[in-house]
Amino acid sequence: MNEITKSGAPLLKIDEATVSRNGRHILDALSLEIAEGEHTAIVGPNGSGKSTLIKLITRQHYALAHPDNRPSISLFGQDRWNVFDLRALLGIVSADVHLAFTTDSELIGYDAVISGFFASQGLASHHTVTPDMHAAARTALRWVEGEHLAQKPMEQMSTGEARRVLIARALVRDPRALLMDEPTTGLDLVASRRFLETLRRIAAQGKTLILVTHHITEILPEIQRVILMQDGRIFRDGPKAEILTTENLSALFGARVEVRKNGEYYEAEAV
Ligand SMILES: Nc1ncnc2c1ncn2[C@@H]1O[C@H](COP(=O)(O)OP(=O)(O)OP(=O)(O)O)[C@@H](O)[C@H]1O
Repeated sequence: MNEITKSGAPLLKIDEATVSRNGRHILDALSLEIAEGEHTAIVGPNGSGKSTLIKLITRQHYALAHPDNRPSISLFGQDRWNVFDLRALLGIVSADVHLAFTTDSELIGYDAVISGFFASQGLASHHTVTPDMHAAARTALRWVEGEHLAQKPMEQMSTGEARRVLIARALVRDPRALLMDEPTTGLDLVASRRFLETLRRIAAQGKTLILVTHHITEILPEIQRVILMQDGRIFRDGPKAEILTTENLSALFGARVEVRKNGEYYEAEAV
């Protein structure tokens, strides 16, 4: 157990968090608790507040203060974090991260992965890279089957290649959990399936996966809990088989959505 985390505390606890933008509550007194080991998918239509929730977790957005000063959000039992310490426990791959790294013409895959140790985008002259860090970077690239991308500039990578490198970067400090935003967006059919298999191996390794998405097909067999978001609130929350139904998804999207099981995965189609 890391000394800066509280033993037995939930991975994530959100307590009536309200995030307001331009006078509008885009997260509305949202409460949510996720335990370590509880692989979870958070699903919602466009505009339901998923990105805002991710930004609340990553400290890019802050919730309105509670009158009694209790924290709106805590991670691993702590409500105050610096980004550097938090990244050692919670790896994050979001659309923002993807965009920032793939527009950096100077950065090669290997340095992008190593920079995970410094919570920076690439390496600077004051960064000292130890042999252990090199070993961890090679291991992380192997995990995502991305060894061949080590010398390739991020700017020249396909979406799927860059996604693999960024997951390696998120994994390089051996975090306890991985938070991912629509991980297969932009990947072709085969790349998506191979990528999901990589995530399954990461889950099997004991890291908690939290997937935020509107793609039902991304919900891995290991994910047993599904949370549906609507208008900045939790709409449904529970075991996957109970939540991923035609009735719930149709109510969530406001149109008929048929849900089917396909092997260990789920599919949904608007009809
Ligand atoms: N700065 C802002 N000012 C006002 N409203 C905002 C602002 N940022 C986001 N919103 C609104 O908050 C709501 C939630 O946005 P958010 O980006 O979190 O949704 P989302 O579920 O991630 O959507 P998507 O699937 O399209 O990415 C949307 O209705 C959006 O228009």
